[in-house]
Amino acid sequence: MTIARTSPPAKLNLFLEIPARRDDGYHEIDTVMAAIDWRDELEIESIPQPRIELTADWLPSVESVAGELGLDAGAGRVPELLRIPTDDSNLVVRALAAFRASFGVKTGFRVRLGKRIPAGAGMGGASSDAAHAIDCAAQIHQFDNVSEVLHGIASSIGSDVPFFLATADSQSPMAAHATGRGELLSPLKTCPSIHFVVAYPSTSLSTAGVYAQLNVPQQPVSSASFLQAFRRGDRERMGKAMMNRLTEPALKILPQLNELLESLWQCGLQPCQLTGSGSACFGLAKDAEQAKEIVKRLETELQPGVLLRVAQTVPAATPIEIEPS
Ligand SMILES: C[C@@](CO)(OP(=O)(O)O)[C@H](O)COP(=O)(O)OP(=O)(O)OC[C@H]1O[C@@H](n2ccc(N)nc2=O)[C@H](O)[C@@H]1O
Ligand SMILES: Nc1ncnc2c1ncn2[C@@H]1O[C@H](COP(=O)(O)OP(=O)(O)O)[C@@H](O)[C@H]1O
Repeated sequence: MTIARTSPPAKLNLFLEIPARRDDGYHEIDTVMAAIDWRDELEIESIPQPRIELTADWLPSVESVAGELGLDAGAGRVPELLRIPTDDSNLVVRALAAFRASFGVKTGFRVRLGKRIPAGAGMGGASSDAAHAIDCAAQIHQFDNVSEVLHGIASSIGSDVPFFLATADSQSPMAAHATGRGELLSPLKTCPSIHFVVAYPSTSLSTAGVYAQLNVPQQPVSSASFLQAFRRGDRERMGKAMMNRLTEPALKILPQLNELLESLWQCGLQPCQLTGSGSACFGLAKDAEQAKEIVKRLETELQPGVLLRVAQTVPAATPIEIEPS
């Protein structure tokens, strides 16, 4: 049976304002998201049985990721923080189930998920896996012109999923301005090459929990200045206009994040902020060299306990490799 392989990227919210609370339990958001080259690995195989099987493992190994985070992964034990659900609470399983139902597909899928993107970090790992899974499934079944149905499935799975579907699908750079609850997308035609240092502090935050702590601003800040600077590739003005309205509510739940932000700032990463609802923080580096040097310095200061990576915006969609049966 056919196999599809791809590498779902994480995202950073470079700008995130929340203009209003809605009556349906969601918030209106005004955000600029960029995909970054911190990626999971996804392999999807079509199988004759009418079910979805999923296995998930950390890359390069659970011991190595646990070691960086200062967690014990001895004797085959997976620390709580690194447990990835393999039942229908995994967004990949939910998305593929919705795919089968929407298209009346009788056969099933076997999924192998290689995780690198921390969960509950505000980096959208699960959403990206889900979006890429349905894109792979459409390619396996050779369904053409189905982007509207896929978009419908994506937004039913989560507000951030359509962004990753757009990045899976398109030839344009992988950044977008998102509004509504996150599902209304205007892809950005240019995306400057930006280097970041991203830091995940070995604690996850629940998106719903952080939104619940938010006080919606009386005078929301518009994304217009940030978007203008982003389109021009003006790093300095971009830096001045970056913001994340969810920082304050996330800090109410996890005040220690302030120390991590302070450490990034002290190394010369300016500005630095949370991505999405956290818990990962990132700072804008001047270039790849500065980002690498700062990661090296922070590794000695902060590890074990914090996952640190240099990340970069990605210029084009990740190809899906199809291996015919
Ligand atoms: C905060 C953001 C910023 O990009 O990212 P993450 O931190 O999750 O990565 C997103 O808005 C998260 O999107 P996503 O993670 O897909 O959220 P969903 O599964 O749709 O919703 C989870 C819960 O978050 C809250 N929620 C989510 C989106 C939104 N626009 N308003 C909300 O209030 C709701 O309480 C909802 O029940
Ligand atoms: N494919 C997946 N990979 C990782 N976590 C997943 C996946 N599917 C569901 N989850 C669950 O989703 C939650 C967070 O999802 P994720 O998208 O990584 O976080 P965030 O919303 O912070 O971007 C975690 O609690 C995790 O258990």
